[in-house]
Amino acid sequence: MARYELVKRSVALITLTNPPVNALSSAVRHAIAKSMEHALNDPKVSAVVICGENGRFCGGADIREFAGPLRGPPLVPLLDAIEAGEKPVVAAIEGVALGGGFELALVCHYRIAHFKARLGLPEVTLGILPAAGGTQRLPRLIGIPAALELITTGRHISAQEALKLGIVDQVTEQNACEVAVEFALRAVAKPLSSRRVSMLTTPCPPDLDALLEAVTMQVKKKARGVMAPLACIQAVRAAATMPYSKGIKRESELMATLFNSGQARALQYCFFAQRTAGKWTLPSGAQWNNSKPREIRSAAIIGLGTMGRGIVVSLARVGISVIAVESEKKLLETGKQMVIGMLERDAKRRGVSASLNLLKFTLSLQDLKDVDLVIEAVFEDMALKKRVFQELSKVCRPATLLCTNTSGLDVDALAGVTDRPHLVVGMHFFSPAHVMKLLEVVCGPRSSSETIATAMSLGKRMGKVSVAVGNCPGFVGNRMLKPYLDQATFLLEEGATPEQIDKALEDFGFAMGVFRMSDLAGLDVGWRVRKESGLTGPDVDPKNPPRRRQGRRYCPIPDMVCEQGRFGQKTGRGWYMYDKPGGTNAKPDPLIQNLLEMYRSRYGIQPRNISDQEIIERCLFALANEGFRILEDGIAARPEDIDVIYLFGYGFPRHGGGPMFYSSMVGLERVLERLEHYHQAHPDVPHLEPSPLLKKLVACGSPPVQKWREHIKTMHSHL
Ligand SMILES: CC(C)(COP(=O)(O)OP(=O)(O)OC[C@H]1O[C@@H](n2cnc3c(N)ncnc32)[C@H](O)[C@@H]1OP(=O)(O)O)[C@@H](O)C(=O)NCCC(=O)NCCSC(=O)/C=C/CCCCCCCCCCCCC(=O)O
Repeated sequence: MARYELVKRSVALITLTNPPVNALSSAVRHAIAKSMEHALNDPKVSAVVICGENGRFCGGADIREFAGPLRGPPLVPLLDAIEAGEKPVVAAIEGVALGGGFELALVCHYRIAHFKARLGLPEVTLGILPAAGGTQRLPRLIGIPAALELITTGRHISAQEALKLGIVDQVTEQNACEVAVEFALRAVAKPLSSRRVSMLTTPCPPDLDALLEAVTMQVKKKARGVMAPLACIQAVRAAATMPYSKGIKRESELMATLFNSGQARALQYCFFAQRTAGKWTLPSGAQWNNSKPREIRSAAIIGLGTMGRGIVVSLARVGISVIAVESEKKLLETGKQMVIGMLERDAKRRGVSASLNLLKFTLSLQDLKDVDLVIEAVFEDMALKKRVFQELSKVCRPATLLCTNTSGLDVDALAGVTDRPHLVVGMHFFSPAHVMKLLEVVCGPRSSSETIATAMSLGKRMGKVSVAVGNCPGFVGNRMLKPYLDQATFLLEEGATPEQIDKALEDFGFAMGVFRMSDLAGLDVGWRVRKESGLTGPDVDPKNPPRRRQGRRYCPIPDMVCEQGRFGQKTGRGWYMYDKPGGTNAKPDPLIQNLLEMYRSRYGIQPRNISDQEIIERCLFALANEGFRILEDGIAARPEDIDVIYLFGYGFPRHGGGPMFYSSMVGLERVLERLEHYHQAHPDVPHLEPSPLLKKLVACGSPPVQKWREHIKTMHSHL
C-alpha cells in the first residue's frame, strides 16, 4: 500500500500504491505511518519525498470506508507527526491531490506540483468537511477568503492557480517526483519551523465577521438546507480565532455532526451512483466492459430547434465534425447564427478558440451519406420522425448509427422503419443540451451492444452523465414525471397554490418547484401530449371539463391554463406571471388564484389547508412509486440509475440522494404506509397504489438500496 525506497543515497521515497486513486485506506495510512517512522529513524535518510503510483498523488480518504466502523491509524495524528518531523518532507503532486490527499500535501514542508495536477478539498460535496486539518491549515497558508471559497465549494484548482495562491512551491513540466527529490536534497539543513503550516498565524481580515456572514448568506442561497458548507464556515472561523490545537478539536466536533448525517450518506451515495450508472449491463451479458464502442469522428443533427442547437454545440466542442440539417432556409440561417454565437461564448468562457471549422449547415439530407452517426432532433411527432428515419435509411451508408432525441416516443417503432434496427438507439438529451449533464441512452429491443456502447461512450466524451434505460413511453425520467405532476395539480384542486407547492419542494431542496419548472419547460408541450393521447381535445366540454378520464382522476386545470394562451415563461404568463415574454422572474398571478377559486366553486370543492408534509409525501412518494414500477418492468437496471437521472435531469437535491435513495432514508415501511393511506383517500389515482416491488422489499426487511437488485433479478428486463 506504500513502497519505501532510498534514492540518491539519502532521500526516502514513499510511493502510495493503492490503485486507482491511491485513496488513504486504513492499510495505506498504516503503511505511511510505518514508512515515516523508518525514514525519521534511519540516520542515512536526510529528507523524504511522498508521491503516488501511476501519476496520481492521492484521491483522499477511502470513501468506501466511511460506511463501516473506522479502523486503522487515524489521519490527524498521522499527519501532525509528519509535519512535526525534523527531516524535510516534500510532496510530489501528480494527477490529483484531493481531500485527505491535499491535507497530506499540506503537512509536507514543501509541495511540488506537475503542471497538469489538480488540487482541492471536495469533502463538502460528500456532506463532510476536510477533517484532517484542512480547515485549519489552508486558511493559515492562503488566508481566510481564498480558503473559505475552496473549502465551501469543493472546487478543484489547477497547479498554476495553486502556485498563485501560495499552496505549492513549484510547478514543473518534468517528472514531479524527480524534481521533488532534487528539491528535498536542497532543503536538507534548512530550518523547518516556518514550513510547518499549523504553526503559522492565520492572516485575519479586519472585517472577519462581515466576511463570514456574507459567505454564509451566499451558501444558504445556493445550497438551501445543506449542512456541510455551513459547518465548513464554522471550522474556518476556528482557524481565525483559535490556536491550531483548539481549532483542530473544533474541526473534529463539526465533522462528528456531519459524518453520521443523512445528508453525508446521501451525498456519498450520489458519488458512487454516478459511477455505477456508467457500468451498464444487458440481459444478454453485454456490458460496459465487454462491448467495444465505435469511434465517432463525424455526426449529423437533424433539426436546429433548441435541442438540436445544444446537441451541435456539445459535439463540436469535443472535436467532432457536425453537419446540421434544417428543412427551410430561414430556419437554417437562424439556427446557424445561434449555434455560432453559443460556440463563441462557450469558447470565450473556457479560454479556447471556437471550433467553427467543424461545422457545416445544409438543407439536404444527401450530405449525410458519409457521417458516422446521426441524431434526429425534429419536432416530437412520430409520423414526422418515421419519415426522417426512412429517409436516413436510404441516404446514409449502411454502417451509420441512427439515433433519436425523442423525449418519450417508441424508439423501436423508429428502428422498425429503417434497414438497420440494430444500429438505432435513443439519445435523450435534456434542455438546454449543451448545459444539462444528463443523457438517457434508450436501448430498444433490437439495439446492438456495440450501438449502446457507442452512444454511452459518446455521451461520456461530451461530458454527459449517461444512463442506459429501456424503451417505454417517457423512458425513466419523463415516465416518472407524470405521477409527480399529477399530484401537484390534484393538490391545486384540493386547496393549494402553485407558489405553496413550489415553496415546499424548493425548501426540500429542489432547484425549482414543479410549477416554476413547468413554466420554464413550456406548458404547451404537456398539453400536446395530452391531446395526442386522447385525454383532452375538442370533444371535451370547455364549461364543464370532466374530472375523470380514461377511468381515472384527471385534473383539467393545466388544459384551462393553456387554453388562455399561457404557455409559461416564453409567453410571459403560465402558472406565474413574468415581466415580459422570456422573463424569468416568477410572480404569483391573481388571475391564477381566481381561476383556482372559480374552478373549486364550480365543482363544489371545499378548499382545505394542505401541509408541506402532505405536499412532499404525495409528490415524492408518487414519484418513487413509479420508480419501483420502472425497476419491476426492467426499464432501469438499478435504483442508482433512476436516482442519477433525477439528480442530473430534474433538479432533485443531491443531499436527498434521488427519489429511490430518499425513500430508503425515509424508510420503505413508512413510504408504503403513506402510499396506502393516500391511495385509500384517492382510490381513483392508480399511481398512489403501492407497487408490488415496494411491498416485496418491505416484506424482505427493507434492504439497503444497493441490495434491491437482488430482489429485482427475477423480474422482467427490457435492458
Ligand atoms: C478525480 C478522481 C480522483 C478520479 O476521477 P476519474 O479518473 O474520472 O476516476 P473515477 O471513475 O472517478 O474513479 C475511479 C475509481 O476510484 C474510485 N474512487 C475515487 N476516489 C475515491 C476515494 N476517495 N475513495 C474510494 N474510492 C474512490 C471510484 O469510485 C472509481 O471506482 P468505481 O468505478 O466506482 O469502482 C475522482 O475519482 C474523484 O473525484 N474522487 C473523489 C475525490 C474526493 O472526493 N476526495 C475526498 C474524499 S473524503 C476525504 O478525503 C476526507 C478527508 C478527511 C478524513 C478525515 C477522516 C476522519 C473521520 C473521522 C470521523 C469522525 C466522526 C466519528 C463520529 C462517530 O463517533 O461516529
